[in-house]
Amino acid sequence: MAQIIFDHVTKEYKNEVALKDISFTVDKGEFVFIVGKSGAGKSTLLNLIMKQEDVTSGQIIVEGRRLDTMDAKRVPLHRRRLGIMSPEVGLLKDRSIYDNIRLAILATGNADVRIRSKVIKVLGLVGLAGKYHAYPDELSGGEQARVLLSRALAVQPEILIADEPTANLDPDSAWDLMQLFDELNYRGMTILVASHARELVTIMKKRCITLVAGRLAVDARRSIYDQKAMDIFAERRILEEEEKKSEKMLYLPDNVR
Ligand SMILES: Nc1ncnc2c1ncn2[C@@H]1O[C@H](COP(=O)(O)OP(=O)(O)OP(=O)(O)O)[C@@H](O)[C@H]1O
Repeated sequence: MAQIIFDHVTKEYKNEVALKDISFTVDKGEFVFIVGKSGAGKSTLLNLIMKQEDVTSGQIIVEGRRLDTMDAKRVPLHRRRLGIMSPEVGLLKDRSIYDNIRLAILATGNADVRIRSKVIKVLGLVGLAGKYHAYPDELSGGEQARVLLSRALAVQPEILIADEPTANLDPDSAWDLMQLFDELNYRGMTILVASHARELVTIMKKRCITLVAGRLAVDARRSIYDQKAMDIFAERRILEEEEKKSEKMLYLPDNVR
């Protein structure tokens, strides 16, 4: 059974349709890029999975649990099963790296006495075990990104969700991070990454779900960042809209046209 199911999902804000009639499934152990231009709906899609937002219509099921009918009390538990790397949840600057990760583990309700070895272990996964005493500002951008990944991994997630994780990283650090994602995926973790890092997505050759103005334009396996497909889909949509408008005009009385 699919681990994530989107079934005709639409998300509207007041004056904005952020996602329109999106359907796809993700199996356990898949690596999926969500790509698209700025405003295409990538973050909205990830926020819906994290239940930081609710769908307007349609249904999302994560690991067999329907999110629309999920009891509010269960939402924290749902989020704890996800490893989340989001620009909105940065590192605490006045806390050491060790504390940043320890607090993430404690927030899950895990008061294990071996917490120190756990922190060192997850930092080790991203090659930063030696930096646990450092503060965020003492690390490079690439190292900070790896700490964010390590914090996401601290909850031992089934699914890792990363929203633009390579934004603001130099090419080498971005590539290192992608390699870490690939390694985690190789070990069986499901990975969802929203990105407009065109070259990286193309090199990785993973499944790409391409959004254009909130619509699912392409869903292709072993894909490149397909700018051409995006443009074709966008043009087609504009033509469709124009056709619809002119069809409406045909039925309007002359004095209203
Ligand atoms: N809280 C909100 N209230 C109103 N509109 C919103 C909200 N969040 C997103 N939107 C709108 O929904 C659309 C999709 O936004 P979203 O942030 O999902 O795009 P994105 O593809 O992640 O963009 P970016 O790459 O710039 O982060 C945009 O038009 C945006 O303005």
